[in-house]
Amino acid sequence: KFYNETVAKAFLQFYEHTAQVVWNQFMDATWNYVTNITNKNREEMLHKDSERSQHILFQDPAVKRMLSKLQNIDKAALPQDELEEYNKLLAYMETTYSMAQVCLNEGPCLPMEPDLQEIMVTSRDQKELLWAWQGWRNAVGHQLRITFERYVQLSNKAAKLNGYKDMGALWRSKYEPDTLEQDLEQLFQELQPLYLKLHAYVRRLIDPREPIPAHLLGNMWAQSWVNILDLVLPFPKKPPEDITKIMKSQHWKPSKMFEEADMFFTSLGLLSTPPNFWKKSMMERPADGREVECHASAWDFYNGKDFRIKKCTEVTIEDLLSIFHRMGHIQYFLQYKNLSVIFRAGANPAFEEAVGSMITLSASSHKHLLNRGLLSHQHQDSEEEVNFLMGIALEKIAFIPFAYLMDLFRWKVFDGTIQKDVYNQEWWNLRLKYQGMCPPIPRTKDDFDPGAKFHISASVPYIRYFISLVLQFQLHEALCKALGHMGPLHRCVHSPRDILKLGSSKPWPEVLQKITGQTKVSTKALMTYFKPLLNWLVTENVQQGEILGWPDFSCTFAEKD
Ligand SMILES: O=C(CCC(O)(O)[C@H](Cc1ccccc1)NC(=O)c1ccccc1)N[C@@H](Cc1ccccc1)C(=O)O
Ligand SMILES: [Zn+2]
Repeated sequence: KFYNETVAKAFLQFYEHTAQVVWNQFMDATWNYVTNITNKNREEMLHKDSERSQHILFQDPAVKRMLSKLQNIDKAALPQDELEEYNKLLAYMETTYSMAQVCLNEGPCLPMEPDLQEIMVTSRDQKELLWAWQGWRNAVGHQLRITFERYVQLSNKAAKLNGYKDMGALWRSKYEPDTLEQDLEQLFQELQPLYLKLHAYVRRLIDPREPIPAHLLGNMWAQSWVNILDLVLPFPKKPPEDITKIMKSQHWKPSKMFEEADMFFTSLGLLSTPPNFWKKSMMERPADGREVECHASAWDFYNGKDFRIKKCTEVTIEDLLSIFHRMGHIQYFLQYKNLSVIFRAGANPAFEEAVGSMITLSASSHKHLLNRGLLSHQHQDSEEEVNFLMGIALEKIAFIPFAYLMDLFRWKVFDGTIQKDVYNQEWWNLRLKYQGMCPPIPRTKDDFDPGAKFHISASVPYIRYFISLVLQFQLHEALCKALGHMGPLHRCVHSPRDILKLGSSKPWPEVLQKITGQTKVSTKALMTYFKPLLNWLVTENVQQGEILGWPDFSCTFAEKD
């Protein structure tokens, strides 16, 4: 026993050192690729990935169990030739997404960021919105449908080689308790009434047809409706100040936006970003015409000193707040950088996402924005408060069903409930059932609309954002209480320091209990946060005689030709 213990410890020391080198080289090669998409860089990345996979393979089941934390062992279990095929199709899907553009008849071709996003956010012309919405799905979805089928096969094969029945089961295993699916359904049932009230209210102002056409909500995937706040403001005579306009008038630059976030983190007693971060991050789309992957991400280079963010930043309040989200990932890296490589991850993926989002909740509080000169007038009366909460609700409550259905869809694809000839039909069945959305035009069997969302083309699980949505309010409330904050939650500013130090070295229910005293994720704090708005919504919907939901409605689809 003792001997094994010593050997295991010595082995882990050896592993620790070599892992840092292999992982650092892999991260460098991947960074070089996503910030300069060329064939040479892709080949180099794939080569480093297979080196990393080689390094992870073990025969001894004991060691394998000990190191099962290494989330990327999943695809490494594939035979060499299939691993290479898998990596090639992953790179193809992600590159197709990142390079896709929609071309005007005789004019330029527009990429997603910033151009198509800008149209979805600002245009109020339904024809233009439809052009961008349909063009994007033709440019991405159509190309990925066939590749996605092969991706599902190889993913499931890799999962089975790791002892899971399919890749969905492997993804869910990151959240220890195996009651995850029931727990999530319970959370959704608790949250759905909020969504129905918001949906009924927004529908009346945007398009009174029962399910809402999916291109009218100010976002390419209708996942967040914050950009149509001006169309649905409860008290239009008291519009919130346009912070984007204020930022532009104050000549904010992307680097200042990152400095602003860094200052906020240090003001909460958190760690500041090291020099490498400022030297090596990509904060804007490069002006030298390089092809880059614009979907934002945070990077840990596993050497304790190199941490970066890649983002094609625009000077808007939405991008400023999403920088807080990204810096939350960096903060987690900084706080756990002295842990062993194996434990350099969040307590679970939802904690990783929740940290940045909960700090954003503090940063978007009126109080903070006020003392940063981004707002002018002092107090908020109760009507302005409802307007403010509506803004937050359009981002967070609208997001609930989307964040839930994204992996409901993929779990069913992985477990075979959804077969490949009905991917798109089943996607829209879920979009109707959970979001009350319909496509603005009939879809055909050549379409693959789920592929038009980054996380599906980049094989990034999504349930983490659903759990994070609930978790961020629960943690926010706990930290505000710990600060002795009285009064409404949306006015509180707090710091999550002691969550972060633990990394993934402790089971996440323990981390949750340490902060909140509870061992289960609970929607109570979210309900409390939005209470004033929900009271207003109920009154409003009753007065308008609004019926909630979209009973037995079906979207018009092209007949299955
Ligand atoms: O995708 C993101 C933000 C990007 C990220 O920070 O979650 C990023 C996603 C990503 C990108 C490339 C590879 C893998 C994941 N995650 C990270 O950068 C990350 C996550 C965990 C550890 C280290 C970095 N947000 C989601 C959901 C969301 C979150 C917050 C507000 C609104 C919407 C979305 O936009 O649909
Ligand atoms: Zn994130």
